[in-house]
Amino acid sequence: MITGYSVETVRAAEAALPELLESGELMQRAARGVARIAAGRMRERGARRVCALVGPGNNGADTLFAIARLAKRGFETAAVCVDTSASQVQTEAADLARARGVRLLDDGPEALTAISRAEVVLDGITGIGGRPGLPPFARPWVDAIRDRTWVISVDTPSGQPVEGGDALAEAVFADETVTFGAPKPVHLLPPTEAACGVLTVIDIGLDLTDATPAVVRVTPDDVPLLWPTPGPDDDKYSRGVLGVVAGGEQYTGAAMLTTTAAVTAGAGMVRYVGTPTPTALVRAAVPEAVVGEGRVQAWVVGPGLETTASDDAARAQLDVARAALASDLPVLVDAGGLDLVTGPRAAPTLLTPHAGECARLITRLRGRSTELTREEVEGSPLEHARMLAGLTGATVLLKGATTLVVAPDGPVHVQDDAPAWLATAGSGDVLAGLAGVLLAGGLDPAEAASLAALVHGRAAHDANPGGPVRALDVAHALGATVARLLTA
Ligand SMILES: NC(=O)C1=CN([C@@H]2O[C@H](COP(=O)(O)OP(=O)(O)OC[C@H]3O[C@@H](n4cnc5c(N)ncnc54)[C@H](OP(=O)(O)O)[C@@H]3O)[C@@H](O)[C@H]2O)[C@@H](O)CC1
Ligand SMILES: Nc1ncnc2c1ncn2[C@@H]1O[C@H](COP(=O)(O)OP(=O)(O)O)[C@@H](O)[C@H]1O
Repeated sequence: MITGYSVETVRAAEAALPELLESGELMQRAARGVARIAAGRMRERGARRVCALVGPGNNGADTLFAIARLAKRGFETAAVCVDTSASQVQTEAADLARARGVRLLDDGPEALTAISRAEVVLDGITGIGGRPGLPPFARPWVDAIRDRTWVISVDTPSGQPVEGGDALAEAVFADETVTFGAPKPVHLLPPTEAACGVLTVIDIGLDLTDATPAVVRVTPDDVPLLWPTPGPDDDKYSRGVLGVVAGGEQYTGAAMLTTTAAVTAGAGMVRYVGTPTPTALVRAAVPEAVVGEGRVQAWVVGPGLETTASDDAARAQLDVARAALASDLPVLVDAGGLDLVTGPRAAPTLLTPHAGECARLITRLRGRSTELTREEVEGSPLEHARMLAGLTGATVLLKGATTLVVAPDGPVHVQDDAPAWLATAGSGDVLAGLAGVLLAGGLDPAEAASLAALVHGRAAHDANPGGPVRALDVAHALGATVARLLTA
C-alpha cells in the first residue's frame, strides 16, 4: 500500500526528530538523495550541465546543497537564486555551493541563459511550504526552461497545490520528482500527479507508522491481504451471493458483462434479475448465474438499466432495483441505477459514476438550475467526488484514467493501474461486477472499490498486454489475474 500524507502530518513527523532537524541532518539526507538521483539521471542522459532554481525557503536550501554535491561529482553547475540571505541555512548552502564551484546567479539575463543551456534543471523554488501558484520571481526562470530539458523537482513541482487540487498550467511540470519521507497528496492525486513525473521517495528517517494518511493507493502486495479467499469450511453461500440488477431491452450486453465479471472474479453465486432479452443472453452465456430473485449478501444495481420503464418486465426489474436500494444490504450503484439515488442510505453504499454521471447526479441532488458539466468534474475530480460523497453519504468511485475513491470520511483512495485501452464501452460494467463480488465478500465499500480498480486495471493488461482490449476479455481475464496477484 502506498500512503501519502498531508503537509501537517509530515511537519509533525519532522518535529518529532528535533536533533536531526536542528543539526541539518534531515536536510543533508534530502540533498544527498536528490544529488544521487540527479547524478544517475545525468549519466544516463549523457548530460553535463545542471542548473538549480533556488527559492527562498528550505526547499531552496536543499537544492543548493544538492547542486553543491553535483559540483563535487564534476558536473558543470549553476544556481539561480532569489535571495540566499533569506535564512542562515540558505547562506550556508550558498557558501558551500560557491566553494564547490557552483556558479551562483541572481536574476537577470545571465541566469536565464544558464537555465536555457542546462540539460537538467533542479526545481527548488518551493516545496511543502509553497502556496498554489508559481512565485512571480520564478516565472521567467520556468519560461526559460527548454522543452527537451529534464526537470527534476525537489520535493514538489513548484507552484502546484501540495495538498492536491487543480493543476496550474503556469506552474512546474516535472519529468521526475524526488520527495522526502513519504508522498504528499500532490504526488498521488489527479490531476497534479501528472505534474510530478516519475516519483522517488527518499527515506530521511521520518516515522509515519502511526500517522493517518491523507491518500492511499492499494498495490499488488495488498491483494493477498484483502481479497476474500475461501477456506475449507466455506460454501457458495458463505462466500457471498451477489445480486445483479442490470441490462434492459436497449443495453442488453451490460447484463452479460457484469454477471460474467462477477462469476469470473469468484462470487459464491450470482443471481441475475432482468428483462427478457438480457435474461436470455445471461442464461446462454453465463450458465453459472442463477436467474431470479433470492437471498443475497450484496447488490449491483444499474449497469445498462433503463429507468424509464415501458413495460411490465422493465417495471418489475425496477421494483427489484428500488427494493435493493431500500434494503439494509450493501449496494453498488452504477450507470442507470444512479438515477434512482435520492439521498443517503443506512447500509454500505458504493456509487460508481464516470464524470458525466457524477455531474448529472450532483446537479439533480443539489436541485439547482445551474447544471454541473462533465468537463467541470474532469477538471476537479477530487472536489466533485467529495461533493457527491457529501450529498449521498456513500462511498464514491469516480472513474477515469485515474480512479478516485472517496468515502464520507477517511483517506482518499487513488488507483492508477489501467492502460488507456480500458477506456472502452462495457468496461465499467465489468468493474461493477468485480467490485460487487468484493462487497458480497464482506469488504467495506472503499476497500472493495480500490481493490476492484486495481484488479480491473491489471486484468486489462493481462487480457492483451500493450494492445486494445474488449470489455468481455477483461471480464474473462479476471480469474487468472486474481490468481496471479494472490500467488505472486
Ligand atoms: N523541515 C525539514 O526539516 C525538512 C524540510 N525539507 C525541505 O524543506 C522544504 C520546506 O521548506 P519551507 O518550509 O522553508 O518552505 P518552501 O517550500 O521552501 O517555501 C517557502 C518559501 O516560499 C515562499 N512561497 C511559497 N509559496 C509562494 C508563492 N506561491 N509565491 C511566492 N512565494 C511563495 C514563502 O514565502 P512566504 O510564505 O514566507 O511569504 C517562503 O519564503 C521541503 O519541501 C523540503 O524541500 C527537507 O530538507 C527535509 C527536512
Ligand atoms: N484513460 C483511461 N485510462 C485507463 N482507464 C480508463 C480510462 N478512461 C476510462 N477508464 C476506465 O474505463 C472504465 C469505463 O467505465 P464506464 O465509462 O462506466 O464504461 P461503460 O459504461 O461503457 O461500461 C472505468 O473503469 C474507467 O476508470
